[in-house]
Amino acid sequence: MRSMKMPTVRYQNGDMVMGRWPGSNLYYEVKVLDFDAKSSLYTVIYKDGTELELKEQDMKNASGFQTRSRSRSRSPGRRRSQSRSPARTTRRSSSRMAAAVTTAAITDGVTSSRKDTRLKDSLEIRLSPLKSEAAVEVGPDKTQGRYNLRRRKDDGDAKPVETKPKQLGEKDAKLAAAPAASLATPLDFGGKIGAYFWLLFLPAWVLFLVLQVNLEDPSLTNFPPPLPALEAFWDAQALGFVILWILFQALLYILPVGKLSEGVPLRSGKKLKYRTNGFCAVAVSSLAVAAAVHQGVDLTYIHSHFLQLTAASFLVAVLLSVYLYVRSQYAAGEQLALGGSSGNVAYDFFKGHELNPRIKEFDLKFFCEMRPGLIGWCLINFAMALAEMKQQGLDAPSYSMILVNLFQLLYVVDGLWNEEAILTTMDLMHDGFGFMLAFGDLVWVPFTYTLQAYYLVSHPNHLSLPAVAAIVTLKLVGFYIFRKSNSEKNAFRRNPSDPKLSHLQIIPTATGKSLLVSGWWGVVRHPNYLGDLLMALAWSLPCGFSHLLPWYYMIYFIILLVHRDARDMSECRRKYGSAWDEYCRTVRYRIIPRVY
Ligand SMILES: NC(=O)C1=CN([C@@H]2O[C@H](COP(=O)(O)OP(=O)(O)OC[C@H]3O[C@@H](n4cnc5c(N)ncnc54)[C@H](OP(=O)(O)O)[C@@H]3O)[C@@H](O)[C@H]2O)C=CC1
Ligand SMILES: CC(C)CCC[C@@H](C)[C@H]1CC=C2C3=C(CC[C@@]21C)[C@@]1(C)CC[C@H](O)C(C)(C)[C@@H]1CC3
Repeated sequence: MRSMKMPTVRYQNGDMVMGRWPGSNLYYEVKVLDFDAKSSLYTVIYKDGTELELKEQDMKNASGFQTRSRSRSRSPGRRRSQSRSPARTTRRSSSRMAAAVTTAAITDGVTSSRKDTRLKDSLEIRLSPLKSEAAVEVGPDKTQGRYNLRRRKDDGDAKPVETKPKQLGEKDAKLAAAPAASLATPLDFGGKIGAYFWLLFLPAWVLFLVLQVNLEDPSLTNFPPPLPALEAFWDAQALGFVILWILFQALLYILPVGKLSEGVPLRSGKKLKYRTNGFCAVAVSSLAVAAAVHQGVDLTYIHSHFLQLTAASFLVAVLLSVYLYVRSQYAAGEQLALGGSSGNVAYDFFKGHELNPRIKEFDLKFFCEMRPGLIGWCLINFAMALAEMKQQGLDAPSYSMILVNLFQLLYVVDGLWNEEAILTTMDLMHDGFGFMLAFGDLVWVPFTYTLQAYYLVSHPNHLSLPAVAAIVTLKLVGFYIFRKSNSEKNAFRRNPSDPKLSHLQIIPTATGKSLLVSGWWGVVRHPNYLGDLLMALAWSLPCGFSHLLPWYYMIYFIILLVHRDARDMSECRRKYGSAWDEYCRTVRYRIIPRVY
């Protein structure tokens, strides 16, 4: 029953009231569009056009706010840039700010370092996503540490409100009681129809790759590869091995060794704890594999039963996805992912409905993303090196195989060594756990990321030493960019006042979180993707140019990262509003400087 105007409803359609900006203590003027009696949520529209559903407790009468005018900074620099940038800044005294923003002063596109900022007598704050002419204060308390935001001159009259900046870090996380559905993000991956497509296409694509790489001549001219009989997919022993491997990894995961790391605050404000003992898991797994080989276990079984192992893992991924979907139906609103709450079964099943499904302390998403598939990737690569030696009659693996093995091992071990950093990635923070990630983690990663090693088993590619040196250099450059940029963002998100990062410039946002705008994140908007792509190039080069197949990862990865970047852009635009626009104006390129 929508749009009911009942006397008990506090605000009426068309009322102008103050609405809390999600994830912050800031209130802006909003217009009430609708009220849903069933969910008790108001649909409101902010001045920047953002439409959200808010609870009554996140709305206040405009009369409860005290409005104050502020003098404007009139430096020539500002005036100049004001004509360029729609955002404005406000000026305030450093004493008032001392307890507040420990961070940046930004003068319309020109950001100054946080160190400098603290020394200045006056300070300027980047405007929030929304705009108001007059700054207003809320509540009776006008103590130190509050700050005002002022409207963008040319944009309407929403009134952002003072808040206690010290509280921003914690309180912004408490997205009040807004249920997931009230903030559901737009559908991606082609929406509901797209979900059906991906559910069919992704397994079919893996099947194609696995069959194609097995061909003597895996050229595209030999497409499609012959489809084996149905029985060829099933092997109970292969399923047994897959289950054993997952259980073994689960055992290593629950061992009470290694650090207990905290995730980023959830919408409820709660922080989950994760056992980040991934490096220990890969070390113990290596010892176990070495012991097995020493005992005469023939790992080339993995090469000869690749199809059956893939099918078994697929079965596990499907069963896991069904379990995840069913349990998500019983999860509380605050446990749901914003992106997987469309109400459409296929879409939510694919995208993932529950954000952090856990069985007691066992976090299923974290475990699947970081353990069986990722460590399994290295195991399969190693098995391919043994299979190459066997098939080609070699005493040692070829240079190409060694490079592919070492490069990808470095990538995985680095990911596990820095396991805590995964907690600030999109998958862990925003994406629900459903088919996409379950399949991605358990099938896609181990059985398609190993394609280069698989290819090399029967398609040797000789590399000269200078070629080896050039490829190693490329890998190291990519790795350096990848690691440094990921660590920089992770360290900043964990502790924005980390003295080691004090030289970095930032753009504060209305949510209380800031955006790095110098250092790696000032070069391009996704420096980590740039490093990752350079590494991907270094993984394909050892396979030569005879076939497209070993270049598959590179092509897929470009598509994946371009899409991920677009997804992240719209998510950040939604979260940070005009602060994000300002970031994009300052850092113009997405992944490759001056190119893209
Ligand atoms: N090998 C593979 O198959 C894949 C590898 N990867 C790699 O995983 C890593 C993680 O990637 P992914 O999770 O996609 O994305 P990111 O690690 O880049 O995380 C994006 C988030 O970082 C925050 N952020 C963005 N810009 C800034 C900024 N200027 N300052 C501070 N924070 C910022 C935002 O979150 P918020 O503001 O909410 O903190 C944003 O949502 C990457 O290195 C990527 O290359 C990713 C996918 C697949
Ligand atoms: C099936 C779909 C088309 C795509 C699924 C995508 C997933 C395979 C990837 C999404 C993000 C990932 C990350 C890693 C592996 C691939 C998936 C799961 C990662 C764990 C690899 C190791 C890195 O060091 C990392 C930074 C920890 C990666 C994080 C993202």
